[in-house]
Amino acid sequence: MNRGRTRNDGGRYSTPRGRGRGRGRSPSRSAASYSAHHHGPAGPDGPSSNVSSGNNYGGSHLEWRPIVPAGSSISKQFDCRSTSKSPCRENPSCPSTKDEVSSDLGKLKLVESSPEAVTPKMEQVYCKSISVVSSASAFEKGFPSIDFRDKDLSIRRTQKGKIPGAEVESDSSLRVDGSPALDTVHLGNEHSPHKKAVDNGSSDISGSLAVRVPYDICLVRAEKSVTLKAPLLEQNRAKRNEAKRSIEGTCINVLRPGMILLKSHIPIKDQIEIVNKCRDLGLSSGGFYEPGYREGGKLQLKMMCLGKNWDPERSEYGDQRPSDGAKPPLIPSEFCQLVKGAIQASHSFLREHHKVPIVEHVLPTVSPTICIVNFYSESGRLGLHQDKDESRESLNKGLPVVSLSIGESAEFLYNDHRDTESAKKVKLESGDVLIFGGKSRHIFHGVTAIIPRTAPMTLLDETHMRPGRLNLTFREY
Ligand SMILES: O=C(O)CCC(=O)C(=O)O
Ligand SMILES: [Fe+2]
Repeated sequence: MNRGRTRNDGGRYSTPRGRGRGRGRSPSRSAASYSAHHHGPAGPDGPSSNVSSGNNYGGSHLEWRPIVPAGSSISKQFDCRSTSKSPCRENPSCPSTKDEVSSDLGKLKLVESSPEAVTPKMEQVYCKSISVVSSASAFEKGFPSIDFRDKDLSIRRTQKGKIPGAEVESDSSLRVDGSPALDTVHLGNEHSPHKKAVDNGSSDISGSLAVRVPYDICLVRAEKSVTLKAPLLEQNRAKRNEAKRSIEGTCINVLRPGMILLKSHIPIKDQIEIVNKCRDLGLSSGGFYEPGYREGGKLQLKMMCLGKNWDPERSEYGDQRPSDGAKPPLIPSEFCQLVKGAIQASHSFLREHHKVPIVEHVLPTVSPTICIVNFYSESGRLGLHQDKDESRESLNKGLPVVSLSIGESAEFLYNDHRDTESAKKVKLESGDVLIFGGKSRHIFHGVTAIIPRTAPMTLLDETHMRPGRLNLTFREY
């Protein structure tokens, strides 16, 4: 699957800042194409609160981006030193030891500073160990506890909380990691020496201050919390959608040679299992993250790779995620069974209804070694691209991409060319499987919109999935 980037298609598929690696590849799904329709760097979940803004400074940086309810209180405690032994001398506004800064976000506490890491020349402040805890009373379980000592990072995930009687969820995305492309936290204010250290590209600080917090695709109810039901109108709409789908039942459409859409192919109980499995994997090492650029642009979805890692920066596969070295989790065998079943169903359909004598010539069989899981929030998008970073052999054989959709519906575009105007459009609903292989393996495709409030009610009730869409694409390398 090369999702490399080259052309700026009227700006729609250009990188956020006109960036591109310019490796001379044809346009394909890439960081560039992911960024189509970006609404700025806030990412798929829209604007989020920042303790301090997270610019990129060529190296890693730290930014805390929890989304928390108004009214909760939080404090930051800093224990910082400079070589002059006069804390934060350069910047009086930097909180000194045990200085508490109230904000409405959470509690960030540096429990250990590292004098040996201080570079005398720069009089910077380094912190080797940090611990982050929540102080918001209504959110005692709402933030992760993070313990980071000398690259020995352990993250204890704690439950997210809900304010009883309110429909507000806590969330957080605090990350400790050396990756420049990640959201991180500045420990201090914009002018603090912490930031300056990063500005100066210190390698000591990069890799010692970033915190990665897993992204949870489901909303977790805290004990004793009260969950307000969706408005009746919404419930009815979701129920109608579900009923309609079950009346229509499964059906198979050949959209073009090698491109097959299996409507409502995945039973709801399997959809629930997929969400739960993806959620568990997504919270573990190698789980969901927000792919982005070194320069700071964000892609409009959360992504997790199974089997092999796909790197949007380089448009290539690898065994590790470059940003944090995480190894992609294995593809669960149940997922592979689903893919097999969908190919078999397509083959039977082609034999029976299209009288195709050798169905593998139209739609080759695939044994997936890669699964890319995308979670689109309601503002998520994916620009037109080709999947062509897989091996030459796989691409030449036309081994299909098998795509499962779960949650809210999506407007899916496909075309022979990279042109949205003339592209055909199809709605992908929860439980649908779309396969494109053989002569359709190289189609340009993308997601132009997520249609809000279209997820099946049962799925939402059983999983508490966030508003959005989960998409899994399986490929054989
Ligand atoms: O979300 C979708 O339906 C398409 C995803 C896709 O094209 C990809 O991951 O390469
Ligand atoms: Fe794709």
